[in-house]
Amino acid sequence: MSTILECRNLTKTYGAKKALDHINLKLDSGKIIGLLGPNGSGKTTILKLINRLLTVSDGQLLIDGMEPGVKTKAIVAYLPERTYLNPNMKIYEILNYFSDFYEDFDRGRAENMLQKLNLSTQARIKTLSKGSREKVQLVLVMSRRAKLYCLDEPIAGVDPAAREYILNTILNNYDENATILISTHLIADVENILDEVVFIKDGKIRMHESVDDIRFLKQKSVDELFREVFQC
Ligand SMILES: Nc1ncnc2c1ncn2[C@@H]1O[C@H](COP(=O)(O)OP(=O)(O)OP(=O)(O)O)[C@@H](O)[C@H]1O
Repeated sequence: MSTILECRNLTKTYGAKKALDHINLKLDSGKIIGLLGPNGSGKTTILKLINRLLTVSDGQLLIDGMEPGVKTKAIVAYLPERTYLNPNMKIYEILNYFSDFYEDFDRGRAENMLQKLNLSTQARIKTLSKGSREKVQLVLVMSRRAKLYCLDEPIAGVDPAAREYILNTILNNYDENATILISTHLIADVENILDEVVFIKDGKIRMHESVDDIRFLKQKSVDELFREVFQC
C-alpha cells in the first residue's frame, strides 16, 4: 500500500490565526477517509492546501510524494464546498469543458450518472435546484479517474434519498486504488462507507483510526465517538 498524502508539521496561518497547527498525517491509497471536526476546525483549509488554492505557511504537504503543483492537480479531483458552475451554461457544455480540460475525465460515466439522477444534459445550471447543482458537481468530480478525491461536504445540500444515491455513486465509481477524503458534518450518513476517520479540532489532529477498530475495539459508532470527543 502506498502513501497518497503526507503532512509533516503542516501549519497554515491566516494573519495571526493558526488554522492548522503542526499537523502530522499519513493517508494510504485505496481508502475512503472521513475528515471530521466541528466548525472552524481546519477541514476546508486542508482540502484547499491539497488543491493548491492556498499555500503552506510552514511544514510540508506531499501528494503522492510531490508538493502541490501542476502534476498533483492532474491526479487530484476536488469538490469545493460551494458551487463553482457557471449558471448560464448547460450541463453538456460543462461536460465538453471537463473533457477538454481533464485527460482523466470519463464522459460516458458522467452521462450515465446524470441519467440515473434524472438530470438532462440539456438543462441549464441556473434552472436547477441547489441540490441538483450539487449532484452535477459531484458527478463531474467522480467522473475523473483521479488518485485522490477531495470532497468538501458532498451531501450537505441534498435530501436523504439523494444522499444514499450519492454515497453509492461515490462507492461504485472510484478505482479501488484511489483515495477519497470526505469532509462532512453528517457523520451518521457517511460512516458506513468510511474505512478510516481523522478527527480534527482547533487545527490539530485529535484522532486517526480505522472505522473497524472504532466499532469492534471501542464498540462505538463513529457518530457516538465523535460526539464523545467533541462534546461542547
Ligand atoms: N480567509 C481566512 N481568513 C482568516 N481566517 C480564516 C480564513 N479562512 C478560514 N479561516 C479560519 O481558519 C479556521 C479554519 O477554517 P476552515 O474553513 O478550514 O474550517 P472548517 O473545519 O472547514 O469549518 P466548517 O466546518 O465550518 O466549514 C477557522 O477558525 C476560520 O475562521
